[in-house]
Amino acid sequence: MTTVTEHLEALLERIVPVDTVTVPLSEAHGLVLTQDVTSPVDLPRFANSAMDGYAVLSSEIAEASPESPQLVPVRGDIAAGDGQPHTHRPGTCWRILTGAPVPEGCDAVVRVEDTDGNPHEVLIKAAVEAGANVRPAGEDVRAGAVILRAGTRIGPTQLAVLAAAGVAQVSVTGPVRVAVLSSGDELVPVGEPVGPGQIHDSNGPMLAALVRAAGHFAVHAGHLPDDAKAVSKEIEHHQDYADLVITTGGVSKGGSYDAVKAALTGAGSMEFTEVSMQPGKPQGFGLLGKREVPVFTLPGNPVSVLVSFEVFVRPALAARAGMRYSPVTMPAVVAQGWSSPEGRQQYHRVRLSRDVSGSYAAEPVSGPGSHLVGGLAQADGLAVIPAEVTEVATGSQVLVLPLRPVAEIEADLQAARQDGDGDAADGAGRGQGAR
Ligand SMILES: Nc1nc2c(c(=O)[nH]1)N[C@H]1C(S)=C(S)[C@@H](COP(=O)(O)OP(=O)(O)OC[C@H]3O[C@@H](n4cnc5c(N)ncnc54)[C@H](O)[C@@H]3O)O[C@H]1N2
Ligand code: MOO
Repeated sequence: MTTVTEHLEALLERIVPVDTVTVPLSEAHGLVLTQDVTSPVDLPRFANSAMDGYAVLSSEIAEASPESPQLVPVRGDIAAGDGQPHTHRPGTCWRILTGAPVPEGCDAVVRVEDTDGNPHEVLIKAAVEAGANVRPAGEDVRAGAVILRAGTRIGPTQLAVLAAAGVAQVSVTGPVRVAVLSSGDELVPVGEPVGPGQIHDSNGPMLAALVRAAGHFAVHAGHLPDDAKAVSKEIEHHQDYADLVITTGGVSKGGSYDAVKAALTGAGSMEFTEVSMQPGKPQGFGLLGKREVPVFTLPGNPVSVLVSFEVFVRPALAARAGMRYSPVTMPAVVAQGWSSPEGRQQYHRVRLSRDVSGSYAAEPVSGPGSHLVGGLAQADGLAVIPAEVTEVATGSQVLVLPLRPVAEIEADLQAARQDGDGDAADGAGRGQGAR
């Protein structure tokens, strides 16, 4: 059998980023820059006030103090957005608002708190240094300077600097459009009645959500029947527009009933592999069609789908999007041991809590069966158990791949702790609270 690492490395070698496109900033969130971006302007664009107050020439009020305030005529107001070319006239000042352009010839702003606030003739009660409360042009970014490097993923703060600099469109990789296809004659979309022997499709909605949560575009394109010809035709259609295709089901040893495997064996560079992992053993991957679209054929069991996505598809999607990616695992102490199959890397569903030392403690959720979707929904993460380990001992340390944002796991643990504290104090004895 192929190891997890071998399979992952082999498929990542064949994944190239999707084409570069130019998109307006409104569509750039989450995409990766393919070129350095330089700022066409200084930031701040012009010298402006950092405070509500009075714009002055500092040398003219050098003697002002609380004991001997200085009376200065006010020439008018300058609000943020004021485009008039205001200038300083000796012996006077301007009332100015935060963000408003500092008039030519003024070199500082006295805060309103250090004055009597009069709009016509102000009593200034403090001297200021030249430059005080003025945000100089180009202090943050110089025109022509690189503000973001190629390879940067555009998040909220990167959007902010691009918008501030007036960069209205950017060259990026992607977006990555993913077609999700469930297979199996037993499947019925949720919302429709199931007949005898049928089940609702849960892999389709889960995969589409996983793709979207990873920051890509997903179309749940429907169901493939247990018919190899129909499967081939449908997948050929998606090869024309999708940047990545994920199917679930129909890849084990059921012969013609495993229609995905039957249809795609020998197509493009498709290879069907048994990977030494549990769950997720039957894997298929290859590039199909003129556009060499990466196609993942995942096994049908819901937990196998989830694990296969986390281990193989998530890194591949990142590579397709031009992103760097490395999984983050959390160390945890095993609260209650379990066994693991010999020679297979196990991904065991666990729920996390805190032990007395404050470390994460991992306890198994439901059994190891890869059909147990109810237990899957209770899991905080997957404990990764190396292939050579057959007994995961209570008290040993494991690495856990989180399945939920760590901030949400933390918030639940904190709430459980608070419930626990309350129980101890009021003696109600409700145990560990809602979780
Ligand atoms: N003789 C053998 N049988 C099986 C083997 C084996 O090595 N020898 N491997 C087992 C393992 S491991 C897995 S995993 C599954 C993989 O099977 P398939 O990929 O062919 O998947 P299906 O048979 O189509 O479905 C498996 C299971 O999952 C349910 N399913 C499928 N699609 C969905 C969906 N979209 N939503 C919810 N549930 C779904 C399906 O009804 C089956 O119960 O093969 C084992 N068999
Ligand atoms: O390896 Mo299967 O993928 O147990 O569920």
